[in-house]
Amino acid sequence: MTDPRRGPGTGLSRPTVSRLPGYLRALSSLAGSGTVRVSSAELARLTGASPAVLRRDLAGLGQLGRRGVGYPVATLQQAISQALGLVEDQPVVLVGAGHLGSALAGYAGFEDRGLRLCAVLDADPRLIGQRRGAVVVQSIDELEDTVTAAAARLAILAVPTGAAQSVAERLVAAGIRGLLNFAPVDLAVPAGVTVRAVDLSTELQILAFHQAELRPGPTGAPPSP
Ligand SMILES: NC(=O)c1ccc[n+]([C@@H]2O[C@H](COP(=O)([O-])OP(=O)(O)OC[C@H]3O[C@@H](n4cnc5c(N)ncnc54)[C@H](O)[C@@H]3O)[C@@H](O)[C@H]2O)c1
Repeated sequence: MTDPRRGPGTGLSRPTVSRLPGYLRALSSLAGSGTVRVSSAELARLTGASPAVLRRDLAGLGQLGRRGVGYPVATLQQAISQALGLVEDQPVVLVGAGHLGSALAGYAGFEDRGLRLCAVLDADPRLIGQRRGAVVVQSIDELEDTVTAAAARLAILAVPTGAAQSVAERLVAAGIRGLLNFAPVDLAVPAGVTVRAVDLSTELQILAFHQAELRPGPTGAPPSP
């Protein structure tokens, strides 16, 4: 039976995969400042990971570091990018050129991370032809042709709740295998398609919970569990 904690097509666990982008971000910054080697302790400090977890994560990528010498920054960047499938820029299709979609399309940081926004699609004819970031908004009618032409596997959904499921189904039928969903709705997708949901309200509610946990009770004592 397959282990559900394992990422698709890799021997890496999902928790490891979720930490790799953080390591890659820190390594890019180190490379940018001319650092050639980094110790596991330093990389752990930069990313907030525990050194033991970091060493275990990186051991899954092969024999990259040497005790007392550390990791070669460029080699480690390459190995992590390869594990994440980012060696060549991954085309990403964005659907929804409203407030959120426009802000995302204007974000310049995708390209540093092995991702390339290749198309923005919307159903509003007034938006078609307008520029969003480096691309021009296309009609949602062009969804299938655009996904096929770009050989895109990743898409971002920034459409209203009511449209999200049907747009997701069209994206999946066209070949999308990973969806980053901003609409506050649980998407039903077939096996083999991964959905990551981003919900700022949920994140804030979790923060509020932790704040409440830390707040003293009426007697000055911490609230009982
Ligand atoms: N996850 C978060 O933290 C977060 C934060 C803000 C907004 N949102 C969600 O993101 C989504 C977009 O929010 P927004 O503020 O940008 O809304 P918006 O109304 O400004 O933009 C939505 C865009 O989607 C387009 N659209 C509607 N139906 C479509 C369809 N079938 N195909 C293609 N395009 C379609 C509209 O024309 C519009 O341009 C909403 O679902 C909202 O709830 C999530």
